[in-house]
Amino acid sequence: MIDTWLRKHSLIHTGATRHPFILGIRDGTVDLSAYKTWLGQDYLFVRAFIPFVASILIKAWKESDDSSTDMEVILSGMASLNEEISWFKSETPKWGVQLSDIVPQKSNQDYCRFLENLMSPDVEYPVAITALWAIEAVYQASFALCLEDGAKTPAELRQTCQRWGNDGFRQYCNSLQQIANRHLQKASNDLLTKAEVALLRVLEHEVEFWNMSRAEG
Ligand SMILES: Cc1ncc(CN)c(N)n1
Repeated sequence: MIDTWLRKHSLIHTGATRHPFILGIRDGTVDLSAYKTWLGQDYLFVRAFIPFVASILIKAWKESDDSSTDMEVILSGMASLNEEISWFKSETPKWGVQLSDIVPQKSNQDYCRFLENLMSPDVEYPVAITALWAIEAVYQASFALCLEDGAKTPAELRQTCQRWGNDGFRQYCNSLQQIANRHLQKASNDLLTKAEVALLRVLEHEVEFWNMSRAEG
């Protein structure tokens, strides 16, 4: 299901995963003030993202079929997010970014509001898990690009790219995709439409998030 949607929406998917901000990191031309903007804004995003993932854990737990492996995968993602918060706390001072000074920008606020809407108990598990997969997969694909052979990623940004471009994170994204596909297979047409729309909204928000980082840089 997901592969079909990615083919159908390849233009926006490419826009999200090969954004000029990411291509700038990969070719070494990124404006470092844009990187700092992204860093601070992403810290705020991740703080809002954690309760969203927690809400999906609850949805998985409430599923009638055996979703204990789903729960393990989602829980492993939450453990990584715990590490991610520590990473932001150690990375930001290196760039002179003060966590307490960061003010969320509009694209970030819009994205966080979207996550909050998806946290509602009325939102079905297959819709929410599709969105979770898409959010993580965009970062995985984007940052993995900066680690490919021939990339000229600046040395001081390589660790950032490793965080989401590493093999373990790719496997986590693959597991989320499998879970989403398994639930979408059993879903009604109405639910499929909702999940496809959620995927599209994620891709749009991701593009806006990269745009915001570049514009303020
Ligand atoms: C905007 C955004 N999208 C995705 C991720 C990956 N967790 C993130 N940190 N920030």
